[in-house]
Amino acid sequence: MNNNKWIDISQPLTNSIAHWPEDTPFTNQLTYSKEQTGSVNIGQMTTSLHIGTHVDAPYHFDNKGKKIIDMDVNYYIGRAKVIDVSDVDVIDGRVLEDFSLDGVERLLLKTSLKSRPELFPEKITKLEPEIVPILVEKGVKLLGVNMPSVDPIDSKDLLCHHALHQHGIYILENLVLDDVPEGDYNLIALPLAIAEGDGSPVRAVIQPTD
Ligand SMILES: Nc1ccccc1C(=O)C[C@H](N)C(=O)O
Ligand SMILES: [Zn+2]
Ligand SMILES: [Zn+2]
Repeated sequence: MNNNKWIDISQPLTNSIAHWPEDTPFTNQLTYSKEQTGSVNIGQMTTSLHIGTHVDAPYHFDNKGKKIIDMDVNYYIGRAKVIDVSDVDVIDGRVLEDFSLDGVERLLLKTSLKSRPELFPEKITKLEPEIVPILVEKGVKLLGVNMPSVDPIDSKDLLCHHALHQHGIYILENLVLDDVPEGDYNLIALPLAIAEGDGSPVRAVIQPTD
């Protein structure tokens, strides 16, 4: 570790944060005020587990898949590389050729989507499932994106989710990378220990390494 400061790359969970169409919105409110309890304010929240910056458990798209509590926390902590792919609408094997990804364990893709946490995007950059075997070959074990999904918004077959899962690559979505330059970082993006969770919001932070 060095003296570089950690940077928050998470969407703030406000009552106006966007949620997946038809899914449960996020709300946080005070249930009991300090005046009522005589000692403390106590909040409550309701939310989809796929809110803001979050990780997917395989159970999200595979009935037999692991739930959040069974995910290996080591995947969510460690060296990560941010690459800028904001100049393309489709990320295929060709696009990845321009970057040196040897030995990259966690890859964070900075696509052209600007972070607007209160707006659910209509269209996002397409990831081609063909990139998954390339990531596997490089040694990637976590893929992070600054979009709500690693598949097209209207996708039902979720080809990238399934391909990543088949190869044991963990998924991190809705990162805020607008002000993050390409480069090498340490990453911490831990899910809550939600026993039966199919996903979990995370507080994602990175620290430049040099
Ligand atoms: N919450 C949803 C509601 C309806 C349909 C999809 C979703 C998703 O969460 C899919 C997305 N690929 C995700 O993993 O976050
Ligand atoms: Zn999700
Ligand atoms: Zn997902």
